[in-house]
Amino acid sequence: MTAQRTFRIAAIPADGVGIEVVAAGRAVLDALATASHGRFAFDWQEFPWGCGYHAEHGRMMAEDGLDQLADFDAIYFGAVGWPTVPDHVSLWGLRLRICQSFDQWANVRPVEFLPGIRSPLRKADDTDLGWVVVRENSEGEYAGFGGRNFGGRGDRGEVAVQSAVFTEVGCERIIRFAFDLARTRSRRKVSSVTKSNAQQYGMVLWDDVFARVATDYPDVETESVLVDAMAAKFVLRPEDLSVVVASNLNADILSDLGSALAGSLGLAASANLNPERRFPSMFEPVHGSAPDIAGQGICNPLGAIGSAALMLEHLGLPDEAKAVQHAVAVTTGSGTRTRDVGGTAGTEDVTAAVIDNLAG
Ligand SMILES: NC(=O)C1=CN([C@@H]2O[C@H](COP(=O)(O)OP(=O)(O)OC[C@H]3O[C@@H](n4cnc5c(N)ncnc54)[C@H](O)[C@@H]3O)[C@@H](O)[C@H]2O)C=CC1
Ligand SMILES: CC(=O)C(=O)O
Ligand SMILES: [K+]
Ligand SMILES: [Mn+2]
Repeated sequence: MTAQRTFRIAAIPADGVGIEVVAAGRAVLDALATASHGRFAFDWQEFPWGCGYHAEHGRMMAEDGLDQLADFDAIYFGAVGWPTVPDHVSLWGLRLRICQSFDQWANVRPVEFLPGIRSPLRKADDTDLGWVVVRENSEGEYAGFGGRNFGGRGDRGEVAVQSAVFTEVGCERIIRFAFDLARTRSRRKVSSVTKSNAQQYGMVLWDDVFARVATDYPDVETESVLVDAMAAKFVLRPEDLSVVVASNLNADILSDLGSALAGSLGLAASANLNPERRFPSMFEPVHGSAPDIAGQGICNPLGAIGSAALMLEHLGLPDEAKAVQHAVAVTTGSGTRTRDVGGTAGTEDVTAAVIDNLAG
């Protein structure tokens, strides 16, 4: 039977637990497609890129890898990094290369509190919590400008410069994205995060753009919070958050904090979006390759499965996205959990439970 809609998805499991969680997410998506009785299908192509590929080819992805990816409907990514390759080489050679080249400038990272999972926040027991970190994903601190070995300082006097780049266009597009997202939520609020007291150029530009764009959204509440204070606020007043927009580095850190507060890094989903859809967007769990637990069948697949749900939404299947999110909540609520969230189930047990709960 030929499906009415076939989505071409590039799978890049890459390294460590990335391999396990991408297999999990694919199994969930394939189960959905089977249950759709020909309404839609996924045509997967898996790419063997990552640190293993680097050992053989001296590079993280094929030379024409971006061309190979360009025509897919989406990219489903695991995690990159292994002790055999310096982390800055593996990250820049694969994830950042794809994000930058495909102008995936909006990285959406929901912080979701699931039933049956204990948050380290006592407040979470009796307060409804949930917010979205919107991360600027194309410039800022990860623009990649700088250098080492500025000489002339003598023995052990090496100097390195790592510059952050903030453009008005880059700030404006991510801030507008955050405001548009806030309008879709019950709490219409955007919290902007910088460190503009200490970083007086780029981050003051960000603050200025935020203040200007905010005037176009009088129906959306706003606040500007310095990143150190926002870290504290994540812990002490998270009920006051809805959409949190921040630069590349600050949002990277805050989103790990958010997923830890929700119970585990293994739970958090993310979408690297090219909102103009000129290039494929990429969906991946927030976590890395977790070498400490990789290959044991114990990692949490829910961040990757949640990322698959974000991909479904992007592909125009919002009901299926909701079905996956619901199945995840039923699974955690019924006690099938990996070790990082206090359970004893393996990766495949949790994945099978999610698939079972899809039908329910
Ligand atoms: N987007 C990506 O591909 C990312 C890649 N990395 C890379 O990953 C490697 C490891 O980095 P780390 O800083 O250790 O961060 P990590 O996110 O891989 O691990 C941090 C901690 O969280 C745990 N954890 C992560 N994912 C989990 C899961 N699915 N289930 C249960 N527990 C999980 C790990 O066991 C570890 O204790 C490095 O090479 C780093 O560069 C790190 C972050 C993102
Ligand atoms: C690199 C990294 O930590 C991230 O994208 O979350
Ligand atoms: K990842
Ligand atoms: Mn990170």
